[in-house]
Amino acid sequence: MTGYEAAKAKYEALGVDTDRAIERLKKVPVSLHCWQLDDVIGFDNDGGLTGGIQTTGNYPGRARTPQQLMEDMEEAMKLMPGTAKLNIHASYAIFEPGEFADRDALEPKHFAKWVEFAKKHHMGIDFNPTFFSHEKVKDGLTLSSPDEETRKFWINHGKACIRISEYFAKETGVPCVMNIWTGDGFKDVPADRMGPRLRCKDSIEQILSEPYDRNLVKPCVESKVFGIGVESYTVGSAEFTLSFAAQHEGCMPLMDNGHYHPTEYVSDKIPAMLCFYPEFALHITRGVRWDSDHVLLLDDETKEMAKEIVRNDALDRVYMALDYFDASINRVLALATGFRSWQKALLTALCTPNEMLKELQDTNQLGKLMVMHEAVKMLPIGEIWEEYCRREGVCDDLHFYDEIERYEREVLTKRG
Ligand SMILES: C[C@H](O)[C@H](O)[C@@H](O)C(=O)CO
Ligand SMILES: [Mn+2]
Repeated sequence: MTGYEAAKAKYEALGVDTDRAIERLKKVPVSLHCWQLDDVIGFDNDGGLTGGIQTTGNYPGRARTPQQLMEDMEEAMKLMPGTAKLNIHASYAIFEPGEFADRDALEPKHFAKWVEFAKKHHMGIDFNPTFFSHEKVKDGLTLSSPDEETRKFWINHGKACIRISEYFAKETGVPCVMNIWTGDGFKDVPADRMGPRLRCKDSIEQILSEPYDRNLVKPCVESKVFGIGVESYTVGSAEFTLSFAAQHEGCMPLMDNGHYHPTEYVSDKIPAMLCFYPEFALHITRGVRWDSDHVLLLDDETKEMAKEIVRNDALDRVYMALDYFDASINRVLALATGFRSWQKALLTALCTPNEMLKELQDTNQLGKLMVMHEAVKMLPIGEIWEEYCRREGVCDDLHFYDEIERYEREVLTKRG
């Protein structure tokens, strides 16, 4: 009997079919963020990353060209089991030599090479207007700016991104989730909290008034409680984005688990949202004390989030995207490690005897529930993970770093 067969039998005794779990997981799309590979810099500006987020570290080998970024993503994907969807920002537009279009004038053709890449790897594409790292962010504000010219510029950027999102969906045959996040806010106590929110509401409404096919483009709004330099107030707070999505059919909320007070848990918000929203989106990250965007690991909250999606049968209702960026370690390793961690969390959730545990809760057998929760933690999930990796043709955890080292030696260290 192989290790997998022995492990499978243990799960079977609890009513869990591990083969079925593996088959299900293979088909769950998870959005893979290109911005881990170049420290969220992009190709359309040379001013560096600004606007409420920051990367730290200077590990050698950062992707500096579209070719390098795609090469690194291909390398990361070789190390990842499961189905990845490409997630790009507008700042990753690819221009021909001598060509340039500002953010309000971006066109589908500036993303044709991304479509080519996605088709080559049978991936859908998700998209994000980039409301940061740009000279037209005025006094830290974009969609909520009191300066009408500034606000118009960013509204037009949003509209351009709707058109590009629809192009992605048509080309790939997969709906495109288009996420609106701005770092708009104030460092210190504002004199007017409502005015910026009313302007932002109007701006997003104008963006969404751009004609598009709702089956192809899935807009969403991402909240955040604070950012670097906007510690006192953010326009796009949780209440603002949730209310906006509730009132605008077809617009989803997006919860990033780094964007709440450290004592709030997105795992607890997921089932609450499922009671009201047919669909919503997640950014999955790891905050260390704050929105630090460390590489996702298989920690308790990561597992708990996956569990809430799986046990509520919501894998088709929650759009899952990764969002972290660490510049202090090998970036290919960072991208692939986070993806693998989320796969492990989903696999663990799919191999949990959820029905049996729920029954214990519903029949008030709470002591037994506690004991069974602890027993489930000791099940041999590592064997199931290894089998999943084997079936997907990717290396197990113990051989993962060997390939990272080879790529670093042969490719990353040779970059100028
Ligand atoms: C680059 C992303 O869009 C960005 O991380 C945003 O989603 C966010 O989470 C900002 O903190
Ligand atoms: Mn995010």
